[in-house]
Amino acid sequence: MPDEPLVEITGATRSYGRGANAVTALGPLDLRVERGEFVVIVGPSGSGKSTLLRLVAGFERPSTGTVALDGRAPVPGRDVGVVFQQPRLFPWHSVAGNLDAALRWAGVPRGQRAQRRAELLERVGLAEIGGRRVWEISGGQQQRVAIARALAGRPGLLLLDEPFAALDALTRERLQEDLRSLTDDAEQGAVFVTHSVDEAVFLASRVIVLSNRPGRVELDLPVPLPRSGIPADELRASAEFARLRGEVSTAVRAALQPA
Ligand SMILES: Nc1ncnc2c1ncn2[C@@H]1O[C@H](COP(=O)(O)OP(=O)(O)OP(=O)(O)O)[C@@H](O)[C@H]1O
Repeated sequence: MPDEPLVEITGATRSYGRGANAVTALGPLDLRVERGEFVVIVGPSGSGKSTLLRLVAGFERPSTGTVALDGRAPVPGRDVGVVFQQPRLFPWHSVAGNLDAALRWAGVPRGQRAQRRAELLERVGLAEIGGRRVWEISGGQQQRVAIARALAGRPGLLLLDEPFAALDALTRERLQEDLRSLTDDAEQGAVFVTHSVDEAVFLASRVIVLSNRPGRVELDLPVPLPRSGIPADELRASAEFARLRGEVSTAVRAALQPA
């Protein structure tokens, strides 16, 4: 259905444990993500950000409420591309070998894999190093491979859980810039989790701030910054960027208050 939202979360909660040990990690939460949106989730530690991504990926089911992807329950491992904080690559494969494995898993016919692999390497800026082993490349390059792997099946939705948190500041900014242009696709959506307010404002078309556990929507803020035609440094230094950063920071501080 073309009018169906990409992601539709309705009254969803997620609890863990039983009886006196039960913990409600998330919700109740209502959230829609449309095609072409880049939604960044920010919130205190333990507010359920990773739980939310696991629900959308279909790795877990909500305890109450519903989570739908294109109008139906997500199928784990098939419907979305996922990038974690650690790249989680196959260490015994080359860069290209890791992408081949992903293309195979995505069901791409053997005869098309070499071309698709070359396209993916080009898109993430690794065309020169496809033959290298995973341990021969930097952490930032490994994360680029992880992003290419997530894109292998041409998913309608990318989920990224603090993918740049372990990188140095310069590499992190560079990857943010590349991810921003990589995901400028009107048909694809992305949900990205971070603790960094700057990263959130830079990447997002919309920022969601979650409250302290159990996470609920504290702020839902559109980010109307231009996505092209302005150098990244200028964008980060702009008054509008500072205004948005201030608004998100205020909500994050409010979210730290006990529920
Ligand atoms: N499998 C599980 N079993 C029990 N409790 C869990 C489980 N997964 C998450 N939790 C609890 O749910 C809450 C939310 O966890 P989650 O990892 O989603 O938060 P987060 O916002 O991603 O945290 P952080 O920013 O620290 O990564 C936490 O209190 C956590 O301990």
